[in-house]
Amino acid sequence: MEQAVSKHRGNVVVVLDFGSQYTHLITRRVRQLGVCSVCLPGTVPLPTITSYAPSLVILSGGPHSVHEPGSPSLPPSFFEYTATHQITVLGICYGLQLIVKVLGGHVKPAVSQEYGRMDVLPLSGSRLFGDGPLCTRLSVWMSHGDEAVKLPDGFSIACKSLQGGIAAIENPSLGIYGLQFHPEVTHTARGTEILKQILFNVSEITADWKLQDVLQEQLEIIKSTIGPSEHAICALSGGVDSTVAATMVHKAIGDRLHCVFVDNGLLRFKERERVMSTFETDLHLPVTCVDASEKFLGKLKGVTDPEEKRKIIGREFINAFDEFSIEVEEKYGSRPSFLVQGTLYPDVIESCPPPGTGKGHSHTIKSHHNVGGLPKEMQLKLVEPLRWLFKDEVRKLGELLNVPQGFLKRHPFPGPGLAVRILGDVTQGDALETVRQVDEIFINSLREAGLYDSIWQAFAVFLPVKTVGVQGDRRSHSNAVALRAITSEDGMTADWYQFDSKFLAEVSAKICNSVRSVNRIVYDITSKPPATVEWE
Ligand SMILES: Nc1ncnc2c1ncn2[C@@H]1O[C@H](COP(=O)(O)OP(=O)(O)OP(=O)(O)O)[C@@H](O)[C@H]1O
Repeated sequence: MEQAVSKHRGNVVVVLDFGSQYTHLITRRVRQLGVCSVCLPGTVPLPTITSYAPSLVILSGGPHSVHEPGSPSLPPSFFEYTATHQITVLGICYGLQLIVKVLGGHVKPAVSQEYGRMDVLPLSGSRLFGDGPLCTRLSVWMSHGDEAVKLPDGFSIACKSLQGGIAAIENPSLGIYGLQFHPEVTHTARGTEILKQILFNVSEITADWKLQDVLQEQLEIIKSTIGPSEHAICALSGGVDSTVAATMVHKAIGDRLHCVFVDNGLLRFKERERVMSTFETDLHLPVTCVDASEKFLGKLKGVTDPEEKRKIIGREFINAFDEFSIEVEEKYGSRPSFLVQGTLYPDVIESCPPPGTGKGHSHTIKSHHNVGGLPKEMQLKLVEPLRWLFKDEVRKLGELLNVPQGFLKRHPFPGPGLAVRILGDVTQGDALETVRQVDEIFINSLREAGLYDSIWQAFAVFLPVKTVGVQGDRRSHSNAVALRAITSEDGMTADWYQFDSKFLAEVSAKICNSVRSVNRIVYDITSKPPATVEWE
């Protein structure tokens, strides 16, 4: 899939990741401004960078100090390459400090660490900020412990903090720039304008990254990868990613794509009927529904450990996919050789940790993505047409493919399903039925209140605790359930949603009045981090 980007004939911005928690945001922001951008671990060799023929290389921030022994640096001859090919370089925080150190300036630990919102003043006449609207006092987000104290030859200060520290540097004749703050985070008031200035004025890049072109490129790649006669299978979850991936592959190879939807007994209220009808009626996708609920629930009986639950579910999914693949072989006389997956860019980034994190570059997708790892003995080659895209881009691609809006806006739902929303044994009492009913009431209430689309994900969690209450004038000893609703830009971080209390009171009353097994509702007010989105 690397072809997808190297095939992009327009401008490419390479972001070298030195471990900042904001690196993926830089890539997203650049794409939102209509320019193709890829994120690579900061220590990749020079040929990897040059293979993308970038117009601009951004060096991200990071938790290290350039003085630390072994701190990540740039590949040899990096600046010779950028100078020869007239490629602009922008360093952000650690990136700025690397530029200064590598080119012979001096960086030292700051007297006082600058962290949080700060005001900075661009100097007039700089190439970075121009003399227009950005040449004014700016409120920016800083987070650094080191500072540049002596600039390399040929560099000048483009912006100062109010305390007099260096906030931006530049060497326009070499095309090298540095910001000591983060333009990619929303806390930097005019961050997008600063990025626009760097892309379109300083680097003179044109905005030529259009999802319509990405779609065409991907369709060609899928066709040539799968070839004229091979078959592919795709496991559909009813979620946005696998659906958009399957729709694309179906467009490319038609009915040589065979999709399977597994009812694992852990689906939401009427999920199977709803999802199957959308696949068939709206998307015209060839999907086989496999009912494996008894197998899944049988294996999960009595299991309380979350990891163990996930492993069992992963194994059962693989068995189901395996059986499906054999069925396809029997029917079409040829074993499918490709597996279509809805892997997204954040999954790819997360599985290639930046240097210095102590984790190796695994280059494998986090195991949750394919619900428990790939069935090795199936020896399927992967087709991942969304591997370069963020969720918002996948939704837009879905629109181009006429996937119904209602489907594209569905909240994400975890592969292990309700198993991670029932704490402890999934088969305990009427836990599954309870959580289904509560979830349905909660989600319908969100839709009625017009809140569904402003929330990233909302759901109910079954808590294995009985609490004392009064229902229908009688003392009750029933279950507590938790409700969770979060907002997020891309699922990597999240905030809990602040409902007004009237809404919460009404939902709570509706649930306790109609679900007999529940007499207490609690609302989860934790963000991610420290919590995760799901409870298990
Ligand atoms: N019930 C299911 N039947 C068949 N395949 C499934 C099912 N649930 C999950 N999968 C497969 O496992 C993958 C990972 O599931 P998960 O829900 O964690 O992924 P996701 O990244 O949210 O993707 P999606 O938006 O497609 O659900 C899915 O993309 C799909 O291929």
